[in-house]
Amino acid sequence: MLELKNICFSADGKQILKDINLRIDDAKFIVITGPNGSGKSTLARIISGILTPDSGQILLDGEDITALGITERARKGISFAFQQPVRFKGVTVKDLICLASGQDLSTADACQYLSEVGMCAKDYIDREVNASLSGGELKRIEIATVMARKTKLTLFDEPEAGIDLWSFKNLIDVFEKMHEEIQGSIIIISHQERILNIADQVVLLSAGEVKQIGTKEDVLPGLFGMETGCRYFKGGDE
Ligand SMILES: Nc1ncnc2c1ncn2[C@@H]1O[C@H](COP(=O)(O)OP(=O)(O)OP(=O)(O)O)[C@@H](O)[C@H]1O
Repeated sequence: MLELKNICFSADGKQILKDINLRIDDAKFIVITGPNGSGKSTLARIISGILTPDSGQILLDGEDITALGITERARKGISFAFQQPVRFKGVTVKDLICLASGQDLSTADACQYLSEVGMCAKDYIDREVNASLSGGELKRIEIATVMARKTKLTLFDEPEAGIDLWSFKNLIDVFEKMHEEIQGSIIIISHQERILNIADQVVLLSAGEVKQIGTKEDVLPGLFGMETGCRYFKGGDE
């Protein structure tokens, strides 16, 4: 179980997260949503250890991990799917998947992860992870490596960005399968209703605060009725 207690975070004199309290039980599928700029990515970076909160506590199964960095948190079972995989010269797609799984996988086993994200595995498995891969391909490889890690908590920040509609349908299947198989928690930052549809719980952030936690049915009406805070959007001439 992951617990966030009274998390506050500021940057450049601006308070971005205000007193966030959140409990994520094991084996839950959580989607964090909210308007642009509400603090979702910042919160994901705080959970993964890329950013350290100014105050508050993060507990993983009761252990205080607030001061731990991204590598130590990864060792404790928190995976963060970056927008794209980390690239090293000469490292192939298969190397990345083996590294993530912590095993010397057979080509067939490594290919399985690529197939699950809708890639024709034999065309990609021996390719170097470099700029010759398209943005969508890199993104899917990153998702495949995160799946291979099988950690107890996996975080995805807008996994749908740069993924075409056909692959998006696959992605939803991948998340559902991952949820079933790993029995870990999955936290997804997303604006996509189809991802919200498969969540056990939706967390609505607004202006750096948790506005609501509930089912999609509870939370969505509030999201669409939300003030943007921008007068131009309200059709004003002010
Ligand atoms: N290092 C920083 N310095 C100043 N402001 C920042 C910094 N990082 C984030 N912000 C601001 O904090 C707010 C929250 O940013 P964040 O990226 O967490 O939002 P988000 O909810 O993920 O947005 P989006 O839906 O657009 O991806 C934004 O107004 C952003 O401009």
